[in-house]
Amino acid sequence: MLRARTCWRECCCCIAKARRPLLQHQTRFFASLAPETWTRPTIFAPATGKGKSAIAILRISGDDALQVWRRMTVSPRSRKRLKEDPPERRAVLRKIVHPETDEVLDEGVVLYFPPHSALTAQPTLELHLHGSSALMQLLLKLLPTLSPSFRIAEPGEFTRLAFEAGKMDLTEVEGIRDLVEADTEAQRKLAARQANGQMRQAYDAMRANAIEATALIEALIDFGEDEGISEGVYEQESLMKPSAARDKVVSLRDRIQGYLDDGRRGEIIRSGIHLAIVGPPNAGKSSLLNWLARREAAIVTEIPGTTRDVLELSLDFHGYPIVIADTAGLRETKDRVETIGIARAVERAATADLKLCVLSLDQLFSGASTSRPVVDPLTLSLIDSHTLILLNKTDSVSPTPAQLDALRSTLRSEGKRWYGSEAERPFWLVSVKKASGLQELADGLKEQVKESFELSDNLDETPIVTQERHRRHLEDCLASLSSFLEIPSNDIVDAGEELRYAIRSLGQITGAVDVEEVLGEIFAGFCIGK
Ligand SMILES: Nc1nc2c(ncn2[C@@H]2O[C@H](COP(=O)(O)OP(=O)(O)OP(=O)(O)O)[C@@H](O)[C@H]2O)c(=O)[nH]1
Ligand SMILES: [K+]
Ligand SMILES: [Mg+2]
Repeated sequence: MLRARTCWRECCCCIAKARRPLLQHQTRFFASLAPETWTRPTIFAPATGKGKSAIAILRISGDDALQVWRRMTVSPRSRKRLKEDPPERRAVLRKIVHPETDEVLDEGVVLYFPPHSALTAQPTLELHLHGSSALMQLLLKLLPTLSPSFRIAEPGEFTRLAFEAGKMDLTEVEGIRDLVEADTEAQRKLAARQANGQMRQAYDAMRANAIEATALIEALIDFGEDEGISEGVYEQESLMKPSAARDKVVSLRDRIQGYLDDGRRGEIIRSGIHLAIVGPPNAGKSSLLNWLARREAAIVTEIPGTTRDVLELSLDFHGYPIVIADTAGLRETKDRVETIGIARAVERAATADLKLCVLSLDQLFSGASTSRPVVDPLTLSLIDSHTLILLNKTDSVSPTPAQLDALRSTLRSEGKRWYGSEAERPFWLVSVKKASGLQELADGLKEQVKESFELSDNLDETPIVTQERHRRHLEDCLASLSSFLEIPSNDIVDAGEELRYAIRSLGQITGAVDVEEVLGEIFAGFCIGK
């Protein structure tokens, strides 16, 4: 019971009180090793895109940043170089000059951020110039002539400095990267919420809960170590504390379980909603893809088995990122190439978030008895509650209500449920060729997408798991919390150990504890200058 305790207290409790003291401590430690020989680089990079533009911004951050101000800028009227530092966080108009020849290169706005207000926590200068690529190239060549400490920034290095200075946590860093990458409104909304710290707050709160539970257990270990305490008091304490800790852990476990059971909404919006068009050959799948894409993206012919490979394209569908895949028609075949295509179609359907199953009316009701529709078993096997069923070619066959009822009962007798199967109109009747019924289909699809992926304005309901990385750490945390709950309440040391793992997993999401191995991966996703 009274096993020696490792010194984890400094780690988790301190971090709960102040953000990132460990990292700051490490930074101070390394800085103290050899301050006179250890010079930090002054990094620079264009903060705006390549090519011609109205304005281009060059960002410089590091201890030598002010050299640029002193040696490459002059007052627009007097043409004098100034000895004193630029005003803090105020735009000043300056002429930008060549450091050796004094040639005027441009006129622009200079902004200076001292370390305490710079995101990088280092002196930072921004030059807002005319957007000429020749000018930018020249400046990128001139800066390293000012001092050997100057070097071009690596991708994401400015943001990495902000993270290391404790001005952002990892979820915010990832949010900013996703915001830059966002193509649609849903992606923008999700990324913005992450970038502005909403997820950090949620994870910090969870971590604080776990730390509170640990403190209750921890107090008990301290209590046990204190030899002056009488038996009776200890018994009483040991009964109360573990149950309070248990309650906290149970509620935290349920909360995390709730986040994990979100249908992967956050991750799907981030990577795109995958929609697969499936069905038998010649049903009109490729024709439908072309209609959705508003261009002739796929080959359409009257030959069954035209599409072989999976053909994929991305669309902004009412603000949602959708990746549509047209697939090979499903049927029994001896053709080797087609067989591979069909296997790919089935595979794609299995991983799709939504499916559009296209059936052709002339194939469905072509049998001798028109009341018994024929759906091939492979197509049937792919129909599930995330599938919209389209009956195509209403221009050549118009089904009777009895035929539609027969189709519905055939599918139901196979135990099938599909999107809208309980509704009054379980099928979308369309003619892709004549573009009829397609608007209704698009509305139905929009409804289904909204139902599954809409981001609520209620912050509590917003998906919090936006990345596989977060999911992994949450699952680890959940496993530790569950182990904690299985440990008998008198085994306080082991119980404390499990909570320590849980705290660590949560800390890895925000970067409060060692994350060196994921940093490279995260920052490599940035562009240079960010
Ligand atoms: N009458 C009629 N013909 C259509 C309609 N939609 C598609 N077709 C025709 O049906 C044939 C097959 O269309 P595709 O789009 O190639 O069908 P698919 O499902 O992609 O076929 P595979 O790639 O072979 O699996 C073509 O001749 C189309 O012009 C429709 O609404 N009405
Ligand atoms: K075809
Ligand atoms: Mg096709």
